[in-house]
Amino acid sequence: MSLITVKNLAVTYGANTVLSNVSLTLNPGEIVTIVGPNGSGKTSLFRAIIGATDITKGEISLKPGLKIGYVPQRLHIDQTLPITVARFMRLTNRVPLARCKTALEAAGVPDLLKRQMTQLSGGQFQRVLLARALINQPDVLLLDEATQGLDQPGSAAFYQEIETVCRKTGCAVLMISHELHVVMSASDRVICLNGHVCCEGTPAVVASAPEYRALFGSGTGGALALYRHDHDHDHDHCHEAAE
Ligand SMILES: Nc1ncnc2c1ncn2[C@@H]1O[C@H](COP(=O)(O)OP(=O)(O)OP(=O)(O)O)[C@@H](O)[C@H]1O
Repeated sequence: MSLITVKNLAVTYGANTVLSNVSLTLNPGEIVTIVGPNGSGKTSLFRAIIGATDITKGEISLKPGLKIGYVPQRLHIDQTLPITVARFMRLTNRVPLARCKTALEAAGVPDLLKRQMTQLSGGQFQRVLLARALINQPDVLLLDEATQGLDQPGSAAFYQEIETVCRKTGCAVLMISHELHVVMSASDRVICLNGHVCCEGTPAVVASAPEYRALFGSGTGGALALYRHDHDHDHDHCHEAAE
């Protein structure tokens, strides 16, 4: 049974339809990446999945008892607020310290428990957010651009960590990323979202699709092309390729 099934989902804010006819599934153990330009509805899709946004049409079914760990884009902590990693990790979830430690180890930062949150590097901070999401041994990790602010080697290391953790624990991952060139090798499937699912398939299929080359041709030019990706239809060739 799929962990998450989204069928013909529509999300509308006032008169603004940001998602329409979106269908996708996430199966146990899968790592699926969602790419799409700014404002294409990626975060709205996540919010709909966790029940934080009303849906206008369609349905979202979660496997009964599904545990979701959520890693946000970025979390701001006031520089003047003293809070240790241990305290931060247990703010909303009073788990024993030993479980925090295990989660930090799994996230690749075993020695941070007593450190101040405000003194962490960007990469360490994001790993603490990952550890916090792992505490309850989730069946699914939702990562919303979890490597924002990290440089490319930092993001690559972060995604490798995710892949290692998930391959080991069997936890599935649904992640939003602008860095397809980085997450490519770790993803089982890639879904390109632009208000609707305009293209999807295995990384190899997507990589050989003209859309992918247009988006991520090479280097920064390719990455920047993502933001100009404002096409709407005419993706039949990609769908065919994905089948
Ligand atoms: N609560 C809200 N009320 C009204 N409009 C919203 C709300 N949240 C998002 N939107 C609008 O919905 C559209 C999709 O936003 P969303 O954050 O889902 O896109 P995104 O693909 O995650 O973008 P980004 O890559 O910039 O993070 C945008 O036009 C945004 O302005």
